[in-house]
Amino acid sequence: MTAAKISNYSEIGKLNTVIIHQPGPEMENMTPETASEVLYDDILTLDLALKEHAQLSGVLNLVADNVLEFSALLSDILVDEKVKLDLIQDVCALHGHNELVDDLMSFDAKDLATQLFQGTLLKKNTLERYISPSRHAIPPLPNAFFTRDAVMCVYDKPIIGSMAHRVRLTEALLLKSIFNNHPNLKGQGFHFDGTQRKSENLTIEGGDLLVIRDDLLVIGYSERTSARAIDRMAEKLSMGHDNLDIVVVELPKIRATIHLDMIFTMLDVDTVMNFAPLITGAGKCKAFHMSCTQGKINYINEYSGLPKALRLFGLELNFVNCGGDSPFAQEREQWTSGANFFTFAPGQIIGYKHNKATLDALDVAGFEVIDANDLINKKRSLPAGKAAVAMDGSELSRGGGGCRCMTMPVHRDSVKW
Ligand SMILES: NC(=O)NCCC[C@H](N)C(=O)O
Repeated sequence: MTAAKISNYSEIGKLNTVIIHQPGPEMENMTPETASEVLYDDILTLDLALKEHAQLSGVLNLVADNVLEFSALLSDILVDEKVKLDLIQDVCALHGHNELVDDLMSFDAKDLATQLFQGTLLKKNTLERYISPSRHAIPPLPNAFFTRDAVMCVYDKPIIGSMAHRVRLTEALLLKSIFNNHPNLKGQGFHFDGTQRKSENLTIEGGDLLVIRDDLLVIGYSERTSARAIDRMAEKLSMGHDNLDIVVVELPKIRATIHLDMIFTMLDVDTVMNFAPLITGAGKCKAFHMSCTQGKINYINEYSGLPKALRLFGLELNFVNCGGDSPFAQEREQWTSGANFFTFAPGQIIGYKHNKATLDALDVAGFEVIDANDLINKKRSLPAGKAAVAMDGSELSRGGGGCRCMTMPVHRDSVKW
């Protein structure tokens, strides 16, 4: 572990520490009818998803020192009886099932971690429970492999997510306890703890928050992240800073664009991936610039789009188009998480192989496209320059996200701009 446990000042600095989660039985704990309740568009096959996810962890293990697994972090902290009791009480209270505290306390740390991911069935021992349509008292967490969303490491501290949908609230509680108690992560405090929110109108998820530089954030105002939450972040994150600029992108509140990182990710100091219709095209999303100082918003200006707003801060960007130049391919590949790249060093990225037109566009932009398996099997090595690692992900993407969504960077090197 490096000295500061949490240090994340960009989207692109060389990755040192990252949190991921290998999906478990929770991924199949749904029927076609209940899939939408847990924010899935369809049911997925765990075996296929696991093979794909192994490529993500294989590549990350080659490029980062510490690839931390969410469930392992959880079982580490659950060894402490007080931490275990507090967390079980919080989870049971959240779901209104305090009667399960003793049952859950009887699990050992590792089994309890598994249980918390896969959900706890409702005991059908009263008429009310017997006739209840729910199968679970504590719902499963099929979205937990999208580790990006329920915690955000911003600069030197995490923000604990204030999740827009009830089915993701448990993830935030688990991650809060990890960041409070795990020896490799604890001690730097929180900017904000979304599990303590006072209003349901204050929601923020990590897919909407991009840390561009130490003085600049880009945040999606979306189905998942509210204007009130962005105001709160402006106050909290600018405390102790003479200048923090926040550019807000107003996203359409539709399934294809739940988070900003589904249409915009940063690939290098001067290059971004984007879904052109909403970022550079005629129907581009409106952007707002919030200038902040020491916990106060100085002023807010409106811009016709994100590129124009970012130019204010000296960012003259090259825009690589998700789906290339064809509007048809752009729409298809954005839906299958084609814009959602994870950058593990400046100009070195990982994304899904099935988005062929996007990979072609990256090739044209100077990225060497490398198959994840070739890298893992040592048939190829990473070039020193720009590289796009392509992994299988057609099953994972049906869960609604891509490589940025599946990674929570905790520590990166600083960037030479
Ligand atoms: N950052 C992201 O875009 N994460 C993907 C989340 C997908 C998940 N099924 C959800 O709807 O929350």
